[in-house]
Order: sequence, then C-alpha cells, then structure tokens
Amino acid sequence: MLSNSKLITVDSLTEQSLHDLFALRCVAVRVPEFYDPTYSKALSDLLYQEIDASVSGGIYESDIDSFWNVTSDPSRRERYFGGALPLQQRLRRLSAPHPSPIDLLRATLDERWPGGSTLMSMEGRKMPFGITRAWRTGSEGLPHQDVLHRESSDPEFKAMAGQLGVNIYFDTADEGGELEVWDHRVTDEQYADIAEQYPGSYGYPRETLPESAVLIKPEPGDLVLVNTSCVHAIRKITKGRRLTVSGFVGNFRTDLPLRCWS
Ligand SMILES: O=C(O)CCC(=O)C(=O)O
Ligand SMILES: [Fe+2]
Repeated sequence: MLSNSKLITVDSLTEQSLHDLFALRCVAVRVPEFYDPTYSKALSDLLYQEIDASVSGGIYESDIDSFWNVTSDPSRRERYFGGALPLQQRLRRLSAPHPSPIDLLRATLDERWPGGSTLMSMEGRKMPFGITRAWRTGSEGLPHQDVLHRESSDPEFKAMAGQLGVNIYFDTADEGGELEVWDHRVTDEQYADIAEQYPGSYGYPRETLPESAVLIKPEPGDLVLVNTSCVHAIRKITKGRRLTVSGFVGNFRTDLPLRCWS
C-alpha cells in the first residue's frame, strides 16, 4: 500500500526539510500554496503562450532547452547559456506586479540553506533556472532519475552531494498527471551496466521497480521538491493539461550555496 510516509508536507520550506530530503529520510517535500493559487492560473495562461516549438520536443513542450538536450549540440548549447538571464527577466515581467515564482524559490532557498543559494555556472556562464514545461493530454514522464554527473563529464559535478528536482505547479491536469516517487535508487554502478538501454537514466520499466512510495496530485501554487536520485515518474495526463516551472538544485556542502539550473 502506498502510505505517502516518505512525503513531508510543510507550510514553508525549512532547513530541516531540505536536510531530510538530501539524506533520503523522505523522497519528496511538498509546500502547498508556495505561490498564490489565484495568481498561478493567470500566470499559466501567459506561460502557455511562451512555448517555443524550436526547442526540443519530447514528452513536454517548453520555452527553452534543458541542459541534457544541449550537451552534444554547440549551437543549442550557445542558445541555452544565452537564454539564462532573459529567462529570469521574462518571468519577472510576466509575473508583475507579483514576484517571479522562481525568484521567490531562489530567495527562499538562500534564506533557509546555511550556505545560501545561487544560479549554477558552467565554464563561467550562468545556466537557466526555471524552464516552463507544458504537458498536454496524453503525455507522461516514464520512471527516471536526474543525476547531473551522468550527463556531464565535468569533474566538479562528481562532488555534488545531492540533486533535487523543484517544480512549481501553475496549471494541473483534470485527470492524471500525478507525480509518483519510488523509495528506490538505481546506483551509478548499476546504471553503468544499463546506460545504453536507458539513455539519460530515462524509461525504467515499472515491472523492474518495487511499489512506489509517494503519489502527489499537485494543486496550483504547490511547490514540490524531489530527490532525483530516487526514481520518479509523471503519470499519464488523461484529461486537461499541466504547466510547471521546473529546475534542479544541487547540494555541494551545507556551508556552500545550493546551485540552481534547469
Ligand atoms: O513535473 C513533475 O511533476 C516532475 C518533473 C521531474 O521529473 C523532475 O522535476 O525531475
Ligand atoms: Fe525528473
């Protein structure tokens, strides 16, 4: 039975809940109404219009590539880094007169984490944080992990002590679209043997996994943080559509800044 005992729900993000998530005392943390739900719907209407057909398609539509889509394409990579600051500025403009939800998240992490929080840089360039992901009816995200050092050979990322997926939900599906998280990790050693079968740590068959531990049906305005070393999936959206602003947060040490990218 799915007990959701590995889910922590908090009124506001705390240092303790972040430590619990990095240490896998839980697999997900939910902050209901992190962003005002009445602003969320209005913002989602604007963000749907920003979807860019020229960024990589796949399971969701977006306004900017994710890092893993640009690693082997120099022109996409250039566009990705060039988009980092315009992305922040556009979300501020679309959210005004309310705060940008991604600024609010980065400031909250800065206040709560001993070492603070900052945008991730790579080779001296800022990375985008807070991409829009629009999930249409019929789409789903298969069981996967997000582990940066499997996507980049940069030795710096090997030192990362943990990675979180952070999602703020602005529009949610009428049916389906739940976030499912397993209390289960495919280790780097295990992944090395199956990497060719599951590029990007994506698409593990459900029958190879234990029962999932957490199932979240997000509401507009919710923030959900997942330890992305745990296998997680987005159940098929069978009615309606779903829009998130999404990113990752890397922990390099408690006394160093969390680093944020998408
Ligand atoms: O959209 C979601 O609920 C989760 C997306 C995801 O896979 C992640 O944040 O790593
Ligand atoms: Fe993920």
